[in-house]
Amino acid sequence: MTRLLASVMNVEEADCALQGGADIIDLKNPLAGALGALPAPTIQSIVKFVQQRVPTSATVGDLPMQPDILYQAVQQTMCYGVDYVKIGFWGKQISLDCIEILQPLTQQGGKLIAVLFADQQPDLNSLCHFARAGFAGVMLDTANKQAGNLTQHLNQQTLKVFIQKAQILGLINGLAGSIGLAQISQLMLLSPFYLGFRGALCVAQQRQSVLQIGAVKQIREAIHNCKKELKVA
Ligand SMILES: O=C[C@H](O)COP(=O)(O)O
Repeated sequence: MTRLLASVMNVEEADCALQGGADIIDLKNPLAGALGALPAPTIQSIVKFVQQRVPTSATVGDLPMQPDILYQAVQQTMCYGVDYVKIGFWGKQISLDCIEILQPLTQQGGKLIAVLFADQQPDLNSLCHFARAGFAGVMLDTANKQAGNLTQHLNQQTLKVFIQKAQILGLINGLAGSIGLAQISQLMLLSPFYLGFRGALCVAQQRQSVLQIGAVKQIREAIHNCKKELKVA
């Protein structure tokens, strides 16, 4: 069952996302980059508003691949009460030091999601390292939001390998990166755990503008229709 993850930047947008039928509320500041972090009080107020009706996740920001900086940011974000913390692993070669330093946090119960970037051709052999360090999941997104969507950077076969590897390793898996209605049927064939959206849910499809209930409903309906079709087939 593929879920709809909606990235929101405040309580009003979280309300719209829930009304529109989002399954996961992702807390992110699109004005501050691909994985821009929201201020602590905003995260806390959204978590309080959602009241565990659906799972929440939050991004730690577009941080450099420096183990100590990542550790601090993840530890801090875990304290805000979100269910999952999303961390960007930038570049083609994934830093083992950055994965390993986070292992104590997964052992303390932190549910971490590693975000790899499709437009940076990440090494998919790294997935086993995330699993070994106790990460809860992995997802693909795009770093440069001006340079095309997920499917323009990685072909269907590569996306399939990503999802299958994650599933074999027992990792939650997600696909995102400027995707919208046009990509849903193709991506649903891969049965990801979730599809993630921001731009497609906003006014004029601009991820830095305001999220709209109608757009969330449309995306949700498209995912549900695909589920039905796949069942029939
Ligand atoms: O986690 C999902 C992202 O927020 C997707 O953002 P986007 O659809 O604007 O690329």
